[in-house]
Amino acid sequence: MTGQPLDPAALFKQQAAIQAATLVKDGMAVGLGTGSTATFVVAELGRRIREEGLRICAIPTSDATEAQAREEGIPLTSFGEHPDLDIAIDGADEIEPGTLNLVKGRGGALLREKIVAAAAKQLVIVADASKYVEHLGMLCPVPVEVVPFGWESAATRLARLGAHVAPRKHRDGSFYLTDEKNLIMDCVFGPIEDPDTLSQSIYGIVGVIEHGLFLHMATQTITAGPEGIKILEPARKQATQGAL
Ligand SMILES: O=C(CO)[C@H](O)[C@H](O)COP(=O)(O)O
Repeated sequence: MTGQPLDPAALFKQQAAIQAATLVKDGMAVGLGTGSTATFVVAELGRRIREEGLRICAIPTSDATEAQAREEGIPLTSFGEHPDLDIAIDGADEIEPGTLNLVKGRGGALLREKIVAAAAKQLVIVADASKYVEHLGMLCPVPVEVVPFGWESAATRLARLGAHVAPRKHRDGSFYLTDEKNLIMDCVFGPIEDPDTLSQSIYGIVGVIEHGLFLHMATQTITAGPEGIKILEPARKQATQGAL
């Protein structure tokens, strides 16, 4: 990507993205995330394809990422060809450092992102260091994707779980629609003490397609900030590695 000089937050995102892109090797099937940080990953993979002859194929998590991947000349594939992906690299809105549990979906791509994440052997999260939180829910609402039919009923049930619920809208007041043509309910729960139980409760609401709690999925986070690049893996994994 060329043009304007990057502001510090964007520079950190780019640093994390470039570091994560080094994990992508010849022959890999790669999940491409969505959002401003994932954009840098897609750009770096495009550069490596052009300049280093990297050979990969990829599945994008949104129409926007698909358009960028095509511009960058990244060959695209399908789950028919690759039901399992070697790696997915994506951004996040919140990261709990101890567990690497995440909130994702501020960009509205959470459904495809979770499908891609679930299919990937490694889910690497890239972000600037501002995304760390003590508890999920502290910085951002948890987005919940619901089918348009009966959304008010699903919204009421989400509120009964303790959330302040707002259907996501455009500035002109029209409903935001995901790439899958569903609605997003932005749910402010405040700090979430037990995300696993909350996840199950949300899945129990008829009409809910997916939510933005990505639990026990990330295998690594790569963040960049004023103190440099930080790489984390889930605590249990680190302990196992240390014991070997
Ligand atoms: O989940 C996402 C989109 O649905 C993004 O990955 C998340 O919102 C982070 O975005 P950014 O890198 O722009 O901060």
